[in-house]
Amino acid sequence: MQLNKILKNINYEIKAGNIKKEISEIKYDSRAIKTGNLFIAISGFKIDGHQYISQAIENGATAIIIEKELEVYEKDITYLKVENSRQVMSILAKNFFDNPLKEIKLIGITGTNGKTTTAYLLYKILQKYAGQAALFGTISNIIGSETLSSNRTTPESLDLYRYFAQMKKKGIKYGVMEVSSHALDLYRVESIDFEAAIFTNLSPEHLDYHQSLDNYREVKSRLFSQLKPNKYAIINADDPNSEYIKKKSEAQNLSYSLDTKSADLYTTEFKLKQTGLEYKTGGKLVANFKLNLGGLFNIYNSLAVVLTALVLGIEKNIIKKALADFDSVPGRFEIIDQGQKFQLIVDYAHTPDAMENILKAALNIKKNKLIILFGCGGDRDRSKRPLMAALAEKYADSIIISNDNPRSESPTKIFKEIEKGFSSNFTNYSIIPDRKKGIKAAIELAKKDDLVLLLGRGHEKYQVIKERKIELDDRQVAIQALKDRE
Ligand SMILES: CC(=O)N[C@H]1[C@@H](OP(=O)(O)OP(=O)(O)OC[C@H]2O[C@@H](n3ccc(=O)[nH]c3=O)[C@H](O)[C@@H]2O)O[C@H](CO)[C@@H](O)[C@@H]1O[C@H](C)C(=O)N[C@@H](C)C(=O)N[C@H](CCC(=O)O)C(=O)O
Ligand SMILES: Nc1ncnc2c1ncn2[C@@H]1O[C@H](COP(=O)(O)OP(=O)(O)OP(=O)(O)O)[C@@H](O)[C@H]1O
Ligand SMILES: N[C@H](CCC[C@H](N)C(=O)O)C(=O)O
Ligand SMILES: [Mg+2]
Repeated sequence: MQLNKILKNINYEIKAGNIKKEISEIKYDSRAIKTGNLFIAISGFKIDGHQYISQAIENGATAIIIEKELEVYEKDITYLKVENSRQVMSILAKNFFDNPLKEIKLIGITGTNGKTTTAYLLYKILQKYAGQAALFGTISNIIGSETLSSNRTTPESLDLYRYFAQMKKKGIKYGVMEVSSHALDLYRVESIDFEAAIFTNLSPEHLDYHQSLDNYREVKSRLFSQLKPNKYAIINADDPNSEYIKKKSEAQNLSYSLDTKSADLYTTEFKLKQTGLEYKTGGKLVANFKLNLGGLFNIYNSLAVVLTALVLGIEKNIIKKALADFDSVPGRFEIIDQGQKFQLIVDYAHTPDAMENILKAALNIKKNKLIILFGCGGDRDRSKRPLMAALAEKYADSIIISNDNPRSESPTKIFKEIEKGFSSNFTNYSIIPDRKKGIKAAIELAKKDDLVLLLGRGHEKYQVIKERKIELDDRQVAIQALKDRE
């Protein structure tokens, strides 16, 4: 595509060269550049992409987007200076791929907890309704019959538009996407026209990055302030931040609730069962729903999804059937049943709020003692650590603390910060750093009718310790430990 066309709606200053040239592709990593590409130099947190401009040119880049002045501008290369490279990347991508979203309805989901679960539930309905759909999120990126692995919750804008172009090519009309706070702050979804946006909930998380809860909330609300007036905001009315989110949105605001009759969709009754849940709704839709998922929080996730499906014009029976047929989300309340005499659940709770929710759900289904294993990720919000310990002390009968993903931090230091959350005289816990050994110990502790909860890593297949990435899947380790115990 001609560079001048790719630059539509962008403010830039031509530092050198001309904009009448053909661009074969756009890249933000110099290592991936090929002949005729446009390279976007980003001043990152760790690395300054501007340092790699000469490498990009060597690899064939003919045009460069910069957000800083350079000392030398090479001959025959076009240099365009912009205010913010990441922000511009989102518009460049939209232009380059001829905005595939013109023909696609995309639903964005944000909130501290429940994004992945809600996305999977909605994906299932969309798939049933439209035959094929797409999903972008923490566990994987799915485009119709193709499943790609995912490294982050929300990909970079350029990668997103590449996926949207694939959707268009395959004739996929509906997609659902988790939108993380990092993505909103780093302009990954900046130019996207969402058909609807869902707000699940908000509690302290990623404060290492956002510095304060107010900043975090403001960033989350951007998904709603960017909605066009004829689009939909689907908001959890029971979250204390719902009014704030509503005020930021000029779209059609709709709410769901477990107890407010003034919400657009609410439950009139619900039952939490051993292996699932049932509820009746009032408001926009009067109907009964059954799900195989456990936990009160999953009523919230599914209410959000039902309300979204309704505004998309999907019939009640399709919604009900899709939810009833839904098995589970990998690593979320995932029941491991090898015929053992106790219950075993793997869950991704890695925030205090998620942990409290899963522990309450556990109390509801446990028949005897509750054994939990958890840890806290390194290079992530440290304020979560003592809070998670306090919750463990409050709800569990036995506690094992073990490594999550220590990343660059010292595991011992992480454990010390976790321990600070226990009462001063509390000693009823053990620290087993090696996660495999920890899981084995938790399973060996379990007696008939106990409930073992392995928390924090859910679907994760690798553990990150310093620079090393080690294969480790809680579910596989648990299954092996159950076999060894026999
Ligand atoms: C804080 C954050 O989000 N950082 C992201 C950011 O990193 P950065 O700004 O540090 O990038 P950098 O590594 O300094 O590189 C700067 C630029 O130089 C380029 N470069 C680099 C080397 C080279 O040889 N040539 C070159 O051109 C890079 O491609 C990049 O464009 O941009 C990078 C490129 O896109 C991302 O990989 C990186 O995600 C890191 C790995 C990360 O851990 N992100 C997490 C915190 C994250 O995004 N999490 C959220 C939320 C999770 C949730 O709660 O669900 C998520 O959406 O996953
Ligand atoms: N609506 C909810 N409210 C509170 N906690 C929830 C909710 N839904 C799920 N959880 C808990 O949070 C954990 C993470 O859920 P999920 O993966 O769906 O959230 P997420 O927002 O995608 O998380 P992440 O940002 O880490 O990707 C679950 O394993 C469960 O313990
Ligand atoms: N999306 C979250 C996942 C955390 C999962 C937990 N296992 C950890 O490593 O802290 C993050 O990157 O903060
Ligand atoms: Mg997620």
